Amino acid sequence: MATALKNLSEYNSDNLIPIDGKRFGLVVAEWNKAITDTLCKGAYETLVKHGAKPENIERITVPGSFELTLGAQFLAQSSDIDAVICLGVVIKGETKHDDYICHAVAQGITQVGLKFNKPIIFGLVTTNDEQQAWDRAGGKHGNKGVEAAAAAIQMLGVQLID
Ligand SMILES: Nc1c(NC[C@H](O)[C@H](O)[C@H](O)CO)[nH]c(=O)[nH]c1=O
Ligand SMILES: CC(=O)[C@@H](O)COP(=O)(O)O
Repeated sequence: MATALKNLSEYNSDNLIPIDGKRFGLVVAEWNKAITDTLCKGAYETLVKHGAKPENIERITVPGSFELTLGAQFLAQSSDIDAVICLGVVIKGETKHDDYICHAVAQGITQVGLKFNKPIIFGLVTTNDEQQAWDRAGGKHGNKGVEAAAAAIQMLGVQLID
């Protein structure tokens, strides 16, 4: 389903587990900082809304989205972090540079999740222009940071059931 058909901030909170004892890592890219800060605010507020304690949410910043993978690994290797949320915005340029970044991040954070057996959430907004990015960061399509936080909580529930 395309984002246009789904508000990114809408999710079913009925089956989300209590997370008051869980610890979260947020990795936030500084490229397109105004937008990534908005994604981060959405993710942070969603975690707190569902019971995460502010002192249990650790935020680190990395230069660009390409560095999200290593940032995620820094956090994931800490035994007391239960889930990591990666937030970045890659806007298409004139060349294929954006493709290389997006594919590297998708593959990289997948590998980190499998290596540490923890949810590492792909909160990477990949758009053709800046307006599309704002549309997904508190604009007409909601906030992908909210969606990313909800996915992290949901994945912790999946782990518990298993
Ligand atoms: N163009 C974008 C970048 N580029 C920077 C890279 O992510 C990386 O920091 C650099 O290549 C050094 O390794 N990053 C974004 O997050 N968004 C972009 O649109
Ligand atoms: C990912 C980008 O948009 C940027 O870093 C590269 O832009 P360009 O392809 O115009 O060199």
